[in-house]
Amino acid sequence: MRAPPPPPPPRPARPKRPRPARSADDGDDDWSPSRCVRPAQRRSRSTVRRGAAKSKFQPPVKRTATVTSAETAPAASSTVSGDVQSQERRRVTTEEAAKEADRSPHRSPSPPYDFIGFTLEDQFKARHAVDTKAELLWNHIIAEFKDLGEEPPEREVFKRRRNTVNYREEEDLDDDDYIFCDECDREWEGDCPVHGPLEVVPDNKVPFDTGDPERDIKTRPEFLNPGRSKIPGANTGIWTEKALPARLRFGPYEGIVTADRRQATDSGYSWEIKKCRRVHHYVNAGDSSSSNWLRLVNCARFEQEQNLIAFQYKGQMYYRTYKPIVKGSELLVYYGDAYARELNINVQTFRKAPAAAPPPAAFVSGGSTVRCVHCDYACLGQERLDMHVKTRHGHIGRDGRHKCEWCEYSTNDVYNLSRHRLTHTGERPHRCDECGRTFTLLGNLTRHRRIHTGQRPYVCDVCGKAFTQHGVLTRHRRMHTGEKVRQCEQCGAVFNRLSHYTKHMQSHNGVKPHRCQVCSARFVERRKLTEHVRTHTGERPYGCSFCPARFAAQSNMRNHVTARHTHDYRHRCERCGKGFVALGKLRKHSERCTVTS
Ligand SMILES: C[S@@+](CC[C@H](N)C(=O)[O-])C[C@H]1O[C@@H](n2cnc3c(N)ncnc32)[C@H](O)[C@@H]1O
Repeated sequence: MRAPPPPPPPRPARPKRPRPARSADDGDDDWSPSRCVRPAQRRSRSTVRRGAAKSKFQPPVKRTATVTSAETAPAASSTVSGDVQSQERRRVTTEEAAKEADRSPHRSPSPPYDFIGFTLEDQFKARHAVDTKAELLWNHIIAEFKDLGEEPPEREVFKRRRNTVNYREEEDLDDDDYIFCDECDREWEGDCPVHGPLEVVPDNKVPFDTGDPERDIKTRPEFLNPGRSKIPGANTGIWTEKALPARLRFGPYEGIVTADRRQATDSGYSWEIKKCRRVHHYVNAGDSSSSNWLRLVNCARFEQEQNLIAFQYKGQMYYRTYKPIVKGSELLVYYGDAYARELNINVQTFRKAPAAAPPPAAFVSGGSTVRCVHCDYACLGQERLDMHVKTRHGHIGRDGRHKCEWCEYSTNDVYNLSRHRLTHTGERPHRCDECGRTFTLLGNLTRHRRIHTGQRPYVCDVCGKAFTQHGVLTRHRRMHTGEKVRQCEQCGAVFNRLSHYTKHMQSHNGVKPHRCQVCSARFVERRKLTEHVRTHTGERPYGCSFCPARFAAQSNMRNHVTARHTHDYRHRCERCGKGFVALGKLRKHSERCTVTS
């Protein structure tokens, strides 16, 4: 039995980076690029979510304890005077340090100044941190040379600007001044000096503040597409249509910056941004018009599934590929344990083989409600579910001649493949000229057009009533035959449509699987959610064919047409003949109607 959906999840907690206690030899007390590294065990929690990949390359670790901070240098110097061996050792280490310092300007600056999202203040601080460390090193070198009674080398070898302003030095560097290098298996201050910076994949540029609800999707790089997530119930996800290498950087994650925890938590689309290990603010991507595509990346359910790592750098969240990703994969990141739990992900077994983690092929929920594991479809009865799986997911495991490049779909019919591709691209090429509504399939548009043209090709042979769709006629006929598809055991209500019965049962069970991403309101039916979302977007796709009125819901448009124009009421009072569009209204009227026939 499936538990009811969890309450709106809180923000994806930023994966925690466990910081070991400072040990004697891991301080920031000396500097060269190779020294800005943190030991491998400081790998962030988020990176752990991809397993214990061993580093292929161990970058230079601390070479010597003789290049020290300003505080420790004099002490070191005083203890070695008169000792030739120590002096020799010091000379070597000092030379090494000088070489190291000399080399350092040629390495990637730390952090790189062209890093997207850098503020001028960030750049300023970063330069000063670098300069301070060079200054400390230089002072120490001079002390070492003086100690040996020799002339120190020209300061020019450092080729660095002198530090001219008073500023807070390396203590200023926050946790998010570091970037984890998956190759080195350790963090570096800024870019990895060995493997270089991550390759920045810029978003497609889309202006802010235009209120475009599709802004998020439009910002995606061209090789990424939205599509139904492979994770049941996760709705939209992001898929790559080409193979991606490791070390790509996406982002930053865009959204509304807020310090309001509740607001951030409610949306379910917020990352915490930390400063000094405390939550400083949130980036809330709940509103698609002020966010980018990163908001659509879902949470991996188990380690093998994860292919992106989220990381904070300079106050912004980014996603990076940490391993090659095959084309046709869904991009999946790990949101952090807290959020994962909310999504019913077993954080203990996260690292186990995928077979252990995903749910069974279909499982029974709420008594006789069964759910499809491939999508968020739910219905009553296994028979109906089997039909759904056959029609919607029948391709799974099939070895058709024409294969989808983005998922496991295959078919022998090339037309089916082109139809299927639309589910990845989100393309809806067929547009209604009347109301602008778009459709993936021409057949759906043809059916839809009948709303505007009034064409009703399916006629009931008993009462002559005509319908736009064959399925609707079939259901209508049940009124004449008295056939009831289902009866609710709890309240006795009868239904001539199985889907109505399913929804009715869901309302008894309190199951509201469809949640509004903007305001978190929940709905039993997806259709109701779609209509509700239009209250946010202002969209009114249904136009009356008699007057200029437009509606967010098709049922409202139909009711309007009946009540204002055709007076072709479905329900009429048997006593006074008054017509009603809703049965409930007729019932209420009947209680009061005093007309005697
Ligand atoms: C940041 S959004 C991701 C985009 C979302 N799928 C959409 O269609 O807008 C987070 C939401 O996606 C869904 N989601 C993401 N990962 C999931 C998972 N592993 N299992 C179930 N739902 C998931 C949950 O509804 C979650 O609240």
